[in-house]
Amino acid sequence: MRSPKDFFAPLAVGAPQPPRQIPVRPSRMIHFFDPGNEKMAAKVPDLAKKTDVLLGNLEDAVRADRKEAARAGLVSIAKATDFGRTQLWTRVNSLDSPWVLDDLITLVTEIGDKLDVIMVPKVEGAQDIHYVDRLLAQLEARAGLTKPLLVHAILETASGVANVEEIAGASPRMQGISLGPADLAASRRMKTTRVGGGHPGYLVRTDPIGEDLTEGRTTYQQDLWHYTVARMVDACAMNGILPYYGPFGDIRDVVACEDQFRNAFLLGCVGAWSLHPVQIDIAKKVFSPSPADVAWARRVIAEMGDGTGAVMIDGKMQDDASVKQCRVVVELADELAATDPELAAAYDAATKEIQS
Ligand SMILES: CC(C)(COP(=O)(O)OP(=O)(O)OC[C@H]1O[C@@H](n2cnc3c(N)ncnc32)[C@H](O)[C@@H]1OP(=O)(O)O)[C@@H](O)C(=O)NCCC(=O)NCCSC(=O)C[C@](C)(O)C(=O)O
Ligand SMILES: [Mg+2]
Repeated sequence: MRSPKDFFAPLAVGAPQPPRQIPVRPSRMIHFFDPGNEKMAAKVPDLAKKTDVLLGNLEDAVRADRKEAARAGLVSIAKATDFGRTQLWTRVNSLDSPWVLDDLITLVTEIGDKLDVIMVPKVEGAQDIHYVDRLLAQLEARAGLTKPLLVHAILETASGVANVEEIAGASPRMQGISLGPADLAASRRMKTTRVGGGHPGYLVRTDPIGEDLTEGRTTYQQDLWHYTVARMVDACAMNGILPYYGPFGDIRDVVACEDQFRNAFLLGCVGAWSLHPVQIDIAKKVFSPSPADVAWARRVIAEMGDGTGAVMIDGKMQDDASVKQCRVVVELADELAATDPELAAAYDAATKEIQS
């Protein structure tokens, strides 16, 4: 581990100063596209107008014989596109693959000034982040970059979950962590065959009513990802970085996708991945606090004055801790409203209504 005094020092001569704070920018959906797929690439300029983050994916879901095409595609898309306020991220190939070194060298030197975040898959421990950290510093220096690239880890190995706290704090570049449920399930030898979401077999059942063990016993499906998401959220929060739910593979099931995203939102995640255009609006809706919640939170903050003591509002006790929760909701709402006039208007209308 680096000495605390050296933690924020650049890891290569000429590399930019690593960040002390992760910039707060909307990232409700990280929209994946394959930059080597012409149809998807053609949609990027339009998608840039409606997504918080666009991610050019080079890893899984890109065929082995299309890796170079995806990398080259991302370079030309990044150079040709005006992304406006939308962030451009990439997911490079895994550190044990034959492609990752060229991914990093090419992307940082060619389009390092356009990229915000590099997502690193299958991170096992802090050592993987340290490797990428030093390499990025060397490449940033070579490219003459003035803004440091940030790093995002995917939590998709049993070892990664066991080491999630040290991964989250491994470098000042760490921007966030996403759940990778498919690889994680395989790594853990779980017996599921899905990409995220629930499973009808993972359930609890009410007690039997009499001798009959089959009649009248309701079952409740449980969330396979609760433990991992909660642990990831804590690891991120304690290190000042951002947690994300990952992919929901059943594109057709927009209802369960919304549920899974909302569970993650309520537990503390700031966004999720969208794999198909249909999932963009789901993430936007779920990861923006509802106008009613924002109005309520603003009211609690106003009535709590200096934020100490206890008051009763509509039969509910509010105190120092509940006002802190309300501030979390209002801060997020204000950040999102600053770039989304429609959302700002909805929040103000709900606030006026609750006041009248
Ligand atoms: C699911 C697929 C195959 C369905 O693709 P499709 O073409 O069959 O779907 P469609 O409904 O027919 O598509 C309609 C139109 O939308 C386009 N389109 C479709 N998707 C996109 C997109 N994402 N971005 C931009 N455009 C898109 C598509 O090209 C088509 O264009 P057209 O109208 O001109 O013909 C396709 O959506 C896709 O490939 N999505 C991305 C998949 C991906 O990135 N997977 C990797 C992330 S998940 C993962 O890695 C796991 C993890 C974390 O590692 C771990 O848990 O371990
Ligand atoms: Mg994966």
